[in-house]
Amino acid sequence: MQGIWTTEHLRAAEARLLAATPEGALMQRAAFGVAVQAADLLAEHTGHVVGRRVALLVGAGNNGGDALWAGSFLRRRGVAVTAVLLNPERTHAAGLAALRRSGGRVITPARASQLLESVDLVIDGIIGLSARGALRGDAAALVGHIGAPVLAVDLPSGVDPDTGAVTGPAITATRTVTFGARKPVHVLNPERCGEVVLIDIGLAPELGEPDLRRLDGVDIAAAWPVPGPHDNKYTQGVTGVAAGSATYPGAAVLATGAAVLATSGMVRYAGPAADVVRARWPEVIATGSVTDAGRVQAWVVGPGIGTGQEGRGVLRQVLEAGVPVCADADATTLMARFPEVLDAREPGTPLVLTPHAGEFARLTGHELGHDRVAAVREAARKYDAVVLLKGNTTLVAAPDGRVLVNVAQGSWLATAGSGDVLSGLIGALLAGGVDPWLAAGAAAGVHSLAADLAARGVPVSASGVLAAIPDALRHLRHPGFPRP
Ligand SMILES: NC(=O)C1=CN([C@@H]2O[C@H](COP(=O)(O)OP(=O)(O)OC[C@H]3O[C@@H](n4cnc5c(N)ncnc54)[C@H](OP(=O)(O)O)[C@@H]3O)[C@@H](O)[C@H]2O)[C@@H](O)CC1
Ligand SMILES: Nc1ncnc2c1ncn2[C@@H]1O[C@H](COP(=O)(O)OP(=O)(O)O)[C@@H](O)[C@H]1O
Ligand SMILES: [K+]
Repeated sequence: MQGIWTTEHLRAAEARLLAATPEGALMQRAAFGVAVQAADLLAEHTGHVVGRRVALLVGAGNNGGDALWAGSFLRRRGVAVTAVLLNPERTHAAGLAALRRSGGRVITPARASQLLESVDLVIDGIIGLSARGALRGDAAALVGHIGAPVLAVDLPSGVDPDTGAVTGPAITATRTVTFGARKPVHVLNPERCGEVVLIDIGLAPELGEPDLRRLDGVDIAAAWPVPGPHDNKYTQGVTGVAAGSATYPGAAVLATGAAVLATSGMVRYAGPAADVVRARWPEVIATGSVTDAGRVQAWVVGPGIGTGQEGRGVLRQVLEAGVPVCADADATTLMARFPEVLDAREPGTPLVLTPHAGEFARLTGHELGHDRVAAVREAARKYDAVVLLKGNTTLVAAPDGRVLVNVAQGSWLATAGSGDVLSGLIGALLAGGVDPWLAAGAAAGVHSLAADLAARGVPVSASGVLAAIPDALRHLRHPGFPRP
């Protein structure tokens, strides 16, 4: 599992490390990492390092210091380096001296626009951990002149370190080099960061509990239930799916199918699309209503059930069942319309809510602001539920404040019906007894991996994502096969 720390917690950890390290040592470790990545990007984009031209955008603090030291290291590799000092009076003195000693040039922002249009690489050392708001002044004006790949130092300047929010001019990086620990911006706004490279500066022993977590493939593989020699179809947990309608049977087919493919064991379907589900998934025990469904160890409820009285009745029945529930799509809207339906839930019974941004706003009564993490944490606490907030970066909050992050590699999941597939995956894991927070996070990981495997660079339907679930699981259980 990867940890991610907010600036507040990093500051404290860095202060402890700084106190125990010779002056300047941390910055040199960081800057050396920047220089290595800069040389790598130059080679990748131009085929050479020696003789290539690099511009440093240098702000008022240590982020600029990192860039200046990196520039001095790049000089030793034969790179032509020019620093643009955005705040000359507050430029990092030792870094500037190092760059000058190495033969680097220094210019003012007024002369920088042409330089930025003609260099081979720009190193963004404008602001790092102390960033507040979008870029201002000269930095804001220069961003539009950048024509080369950008290597961001610690984070792309102008993007909020803790929320990833962009409220005005900001850097879009090709690659970001960060130090000691990943920061929220790296997972909350991957689009602005590009590829993120983490440099070890010795911070690990100083870091406490992470603020956000990201599951690795091995974590997902370890959490995913697989049958043992003494298992049978019942012992692994039976998943119930209450989804779809006669007019819209697709949601039922997709959610049920995902549950069928996610785990071994058994899946029951309850609802008006029983015939269609049976025809598509003959292994499913399909009935017309939740009352007739028989026993299950978890329910998936919501996709396609409608937002009227009928849907409300189904949701109530499922919540009354006393087993873990994944409530998706229409179930979320029903909870917003008829909040009293939640009274049917036995306190303490696991509940996973899976809203997209619109459903989240409907459920909580307010739009998602810039701080998605704070919003999803608050909702998880309020509903005493695991809340999975969908998007390119999916957040999964537990009522105790823990947050998992899943960053999709591509955006192929932005297709109708893909959410139904996710709810089926979560339901199957809940039925298998997986902790609800981990279940939602692991399901999100398999879901996005299945999309990448199915798409391979071209659009894919929700049915395609569904069909790739076995490949995704195979990939996680036997890394390297098949390749995404
Ligand atoms: N500590 C460590 O262990 C290590 C730290 N390291 C490095 O230090 C970095 C943190 O450095 P830092 O704290 O000196 O501040 P930094 O982020 O450079 O900001 C500089 C100034 O920018 C300004 N500013 C703010 N917002 C702005 C805006 N929107 N637009 C324009 N300007 C804005 C603001 O000044 P103000 O506006 O308050 O006058 C602020 O003081 C960290 O990210 C990493 O790279 C590494 O060397 C490894 C070891
Ligand atoms: N741009 C995107 N990049 C990656 N994943 C996305 C993107 N947009 C949506 N998704 C994912 O696709 C799924 C869509 O679910 P949902 O909005 O419920 O769609 P539907 O109701 O059509 O099934 C979610 O898992 C969400 O995280
Ligand atoms: K930066």
